[in-house]
Parts: sequence; structure tokens; C-alpha cells
Amino acid sequence: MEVESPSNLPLPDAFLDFLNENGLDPSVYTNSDPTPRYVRLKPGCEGDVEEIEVEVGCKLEKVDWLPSFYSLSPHVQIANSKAYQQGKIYGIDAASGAAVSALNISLGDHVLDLCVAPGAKLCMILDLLGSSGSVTGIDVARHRLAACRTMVLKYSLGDRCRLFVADGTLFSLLPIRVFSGSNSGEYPLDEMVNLYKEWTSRRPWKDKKKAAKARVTVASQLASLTQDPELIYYGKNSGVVGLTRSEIYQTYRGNDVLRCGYDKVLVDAECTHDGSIKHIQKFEYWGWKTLQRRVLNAERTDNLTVLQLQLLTNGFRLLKIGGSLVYSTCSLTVAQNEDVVEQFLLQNASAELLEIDAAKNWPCRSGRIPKTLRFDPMTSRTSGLFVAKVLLPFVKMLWHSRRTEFPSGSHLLLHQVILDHVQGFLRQQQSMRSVVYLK
Ligand SMILES: C[S@@+](CC[C@H](N)C(=O)[O-])C[C@H]1O[C@@H](n2cnc3c(N)ncnc32)[C@H](O)[C@@H]1O
Repeated sequence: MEVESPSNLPLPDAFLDFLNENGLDPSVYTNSDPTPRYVRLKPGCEGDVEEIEVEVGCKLEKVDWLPSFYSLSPHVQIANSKAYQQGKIYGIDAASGAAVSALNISLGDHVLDLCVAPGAKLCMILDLLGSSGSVTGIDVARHRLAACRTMVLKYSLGDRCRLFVADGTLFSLLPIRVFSGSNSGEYPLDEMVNLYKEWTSRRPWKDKKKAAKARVTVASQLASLTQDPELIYYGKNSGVVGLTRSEIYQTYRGNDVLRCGYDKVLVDAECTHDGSIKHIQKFEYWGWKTLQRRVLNAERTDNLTVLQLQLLTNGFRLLKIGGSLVYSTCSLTVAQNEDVVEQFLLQNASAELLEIDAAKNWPCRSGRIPKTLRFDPMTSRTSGLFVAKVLLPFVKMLWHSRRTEFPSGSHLLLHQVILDHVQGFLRQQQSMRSVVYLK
């Protein structure tokens, strides 16, 4: 049996069975009105909209629920336009934009993007941070991360970014600020030679050959994942320049992460991509058998849910107290979304699911767990996306500090934090009193 969808895309039986097994309504894929294409306009380019419309030959409709986003006809190609080539616009689905908005990025935040490639969300995060904070991007696929680096360079957004090939379930480096101060410039002579200099794509031929050789076999690729993450790009102000390798790869003490971990973490996890019509459409050309093998295979889905939980858990582990994390997937199955979040909350008592304030005006529905959100092509006119936000609150952290999920000794840190607060309060009182005396 084949069903006609908006773009006359026949959905094969196997996909319909997959939807059925996962309790998903196929009608979300059979909207008679195809989902538009979305672009984000680089801040400061608002005055160029009319010119861009002429270039792409189509009206840009402002998305009223998401700042800087515009929708256009799904058939319009933007890649040849000057605006795209000059980095004034880049393609990013509005639901993806919502996931980044849910992070509530503030200037100065140190952000970890645990599954970063190909990097549309990374560009938006870097745009929001401007010339403050930092972003650490991780991806397990080297070629995808290299494409991500190209994008960041194209849009001139890489100044405060560093990109590592690494397994996001194991990654444990903290933002560079942990070690600021250690970069005093007073290194022994032999260490001076090994200081990270400004990043350049023109590495010496010998280095390139050595790196290529190390990547030759799958076995060596897997082995390399258990070693130090490979730094494939760092911007001038990402904190890397001027440090030694041991400073960048320094393992932190148990308590460092609670004070100096990331302010925000995005876990846009690997998934079956079944929420993305555009992704499903690709299989019309690649062959429906490939869809079966790559997307619908039950064993693969089971492995994915384990991976998703591990990514979410590790992302949370790297948050500082008071930091927040957004978990998203472009799958609409409960197994990869609500089930993963539920499992995570069971295992991490100090985590708290958070209401996403900005979502009040978003065209999405609640997920099966209150406070989680679901975008689907039918209701949202975006690609399908699940979003959940988690906080590491100070009070809960305090309450659960004796549990094993945090490094031993974390309660000592909490006592220290409380002491700091009390002392700060007393200092404030004292200075107020002396103001009174002075008067
Ligand atoms: C849904 S995509 C991320 C999309 C990206 N956030 C964006 O906005 O363009 C998932 C990514 O996770 C990566 N990935 C899969 N397993 C991973 C792991 N164990 N650690 C880190 N990244 C992983 C994949 O290579 C893929 O690039």
C-alpha cells in the first residue's frame, strides 16, 4: 500500500508500519500544504530583506514567533544568491531555531554543543553570543565536523569556537575559563615551543600526512575516540591560543565542573530523523530499502536510545550548578524522546525538567511529559522536532549531593558555596552598616 503525501511522495509500507508501531499518525506527513523553507537573517542585515527577496526571487515572510527567522517557498534555491554566499542568510528550520531559543543564551555563556554537525544550530548560538562567551562543539564524525568548520569560517563566526572530534558520551573537557590565569606566559623554554598558535588550515605537510595515516583504519578511528579528543579548529578568542596542550586537555578535579562547567548544553542527539519530511524524501532517490536499513531497523533504534540517554547524561554531568541543558531530536517517536527523558530523570534525581518560557507563542504541542514540546509538520509547519529542557538547580543539587551521580567531595563544594553566600551576605550587611555610621 502506498499513500500520497503533499509532494506526491509515496510513503512505503515499511515506513507506515514504523509509524504505526511508534503510535505516530501518518497524517502529519500528508499535509496538503508543504512545509516552507526557513532562513535566519544575520543580525544587522534587516535592512537588506528587499534586496535579498530580489536575489532569491521570492518573498521572505517574517516568522512572527521567532526573531530573525523568515519563511520562503520550499522550492526556492538560496545557495546561488549573493546573500547566502556573503553569509547574510543561512538555512535553518524554525523548529531547530526554537530548540536553540529554548537554551536562553545570555551574553558571556560558555556553551557545549554535544552533537554539533553539520552546524546550523551552532551558527545560531555563535550569532547570539556575538563577541562574548565561547562554544565547544563535539561530533563523532570527522567529515561532518570538518563541514561544520567550513560553515563557521564561511559565516565568520568561529572567533570563540573550538571544535573537537570526540565521542559525546565520554567528552569531559571544561570551558577554557577554568584554567584562565594559568596562562601566565611564564613557561619553561621547551614548553614555549608547544603553545597553541593562531589556527590555520595550512598545516605543515608532515603533520597532515601523520594525521591522515592515523585515520586510515576503522580500528584506529575507534581507538582514537578513547584517546584525547582531536581539536580540529579553534578561533582566535576561544581561549586556546597561548595555552599548552596539557592546559587544554587538563582533567578536572571532581568539584571543578560544578563551579566551572558549561552554562548551557545542547544535546541535539543522533536519531532516526523520521520527523523530517525532507530527510525522508531523500530516500525516494536513495531507495526505500536504504530507508529500511538506515532508519527503521529496530536494532538500530534500540542502540540509538541507549546512545541518546548516554549523551544526555554526559551533557548534564558537564553543566555547572544553575546551568541548563536542551535535549532535542528530529524523531517523533516516544522511545527516542519522552522515554529517554523519563529514564534520565529517574537516574538523575538532581535534574529538574523546566518549562520553556518562550514557547508560549510557539506553534507546537506538549509532549507526553508535561513541559516537553513537539513540533510536527502538520501543526507547526516546520520539520518535526522534540524539545525538553533540564536544569541543574542549586537547591536540588544540595539535596542530592550525597548521591553517587556527582563526584565524591561535591558536598564539600556545596558547603563552600553556602559559606561564600553567607560571607557575601555578611559583608554586604557590614558595608551597609558602615554607610549608616558614616552618615
Ligand atoms: C541530528 S545531528 C546534529 C545536528 C546539528 N546539531 C545541527 O544543528 O546541525 C546528530 C549528530 O550527532 C553525531 N553523533 C552521533 N553519535 C555521536 C556521539 N557518540 N558523540 C558525538 N556526536 C555523535 C552525528 O555524527 C551527527 O552529526
